[in-house]
Parts: sequence; structure tokens; C-alpha cells
Amino acid sequence: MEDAHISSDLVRVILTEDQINQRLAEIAAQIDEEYRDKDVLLVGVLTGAVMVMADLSRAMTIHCSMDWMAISSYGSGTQSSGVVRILKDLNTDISGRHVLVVEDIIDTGLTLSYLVSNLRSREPASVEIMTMFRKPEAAENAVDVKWVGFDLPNEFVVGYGLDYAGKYRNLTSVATLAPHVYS
Ligand SMILES: O=P(O)(O)OC[C@H]1O[C@H](OP(=O)(O)OP(=O)(O)O)[C@H](O)[C@@H]1O
Ligand SMILES: Nc1nc2[nH]cnc2c(=O)[nH]1
Repeated sequence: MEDAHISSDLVRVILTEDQINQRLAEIAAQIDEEYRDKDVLLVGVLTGAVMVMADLSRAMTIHCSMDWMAISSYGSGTQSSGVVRILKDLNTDISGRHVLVVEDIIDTGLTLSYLVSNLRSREPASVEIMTMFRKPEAAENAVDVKWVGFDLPNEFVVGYGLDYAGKYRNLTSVATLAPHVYS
């Protein structure tokens, strides 16, 4: 029977819970300031963004509303293609609204560039992006991200919403996985 504790599958902690919370507090203060006189709608992208949405919104002190989208990219394996299918659309009409997309990670940037152009076609007052993590490849696709929690190196990590085979999202830190996990 494999060890049920997440910690036994980890090799190296890349970001601690404290580092994540500290950075979130900084970003939340900037978002508070940016939307002080505006009615902001946070749009979380399921599933990975659940953690950042919960923690970011509670670190904010201004009012906000929340909605969710679920999307699936038509990729081959782990490769993102940029062609995106909406599995669950917003419940909210965003026309004239100030929208802040909340993501866990931007890797190639293809998902977000599709999502943002889709949202813009609905004529919101503004669309901005906050992502907790960003990979180096994102620079190649010009997605204008206003708030980035952390730039990560090009290695596979899990935790704080990021999964491997559906697991590890509930890890409070971000870490690399031991080789035995993949075998
Ligand atoms: O920048 P890209 O290369 O397009 O990749 C980024 C997308 O990948 C992740 O979602 P994922 O498909 O893993 O779904 P999940 O949140 O349900 O894990 C992430 O939440 C983004 O939506
Ligand atoms: N879980 C996970 N998903 C990713 N998508 C792009 N990079 C990563 C990563 O490092 N971990």
C-alpha cells in the first residue's frame, strides 16, 4: 500500500505556504487599489484556480463578485494547442463589467489568449489577468498579464492548485515530485 501522505511523494519545495501567502497579500493590496471605485468580477478558471481564487479574494478588502469558467484545450498529451472548448460558461453577463481573470498557471499562454479574446467579444468594461504562476514559455505568446505571483523555472511542479494526474492540488506549498510517482 502506497503512503497516503502527500509529503512522501515530494522531492523539493519550490515555494512555501508562507511565501505564497505573502505574495498574495501584496497582489491583493494592488488589486484593492486598482478596483477601489469599480465593481470587479473575479473569473476563476477551473479547476486549478480554486485555491488562488479562495485565498486572493479573502486577502482583498474591497467588494468583489465571483464566477467560474471550465475550459478544455484540444491538446495532444501535455501539449497545449490554444484551441479551447468551453465546458462551463459564465453565469454572469459581463457586458460593461470590470473582469479580472484569475488563473493558477500560464504555461504557453495559449489558453489565456483564447479566453481573453472570447471575453473581450462580450464587451466588458475591462479585462485583466492575475496568475499565481507563470512558466518561461509564456513570454512567447503576448498575453498581457497584469499580476503574476511567481515566475517558475521550466520544471514540472505540483501543489496550490497544480495537479499531477488529478492529485496534489491540495498541497499548500509548490514542489517537485519524486521519480517513483511517475513510474
Ligand atoms: O498556458 P497554457 O499552456 O495554455 O496552459 C495553461 C492552462 O493549463 C492549466 O489548466 P489545465 O488544463 O491543467 O486544467 P486544470 O486547471 O483543471 O488542472 C491552467 O489552469 C491553464 O488553464
Ligand atoms: N501541474 C502542473 N501543470 C502545469 N502546466 C504547465 N506547467 C505545469 C506544471 O509545472 N505543473
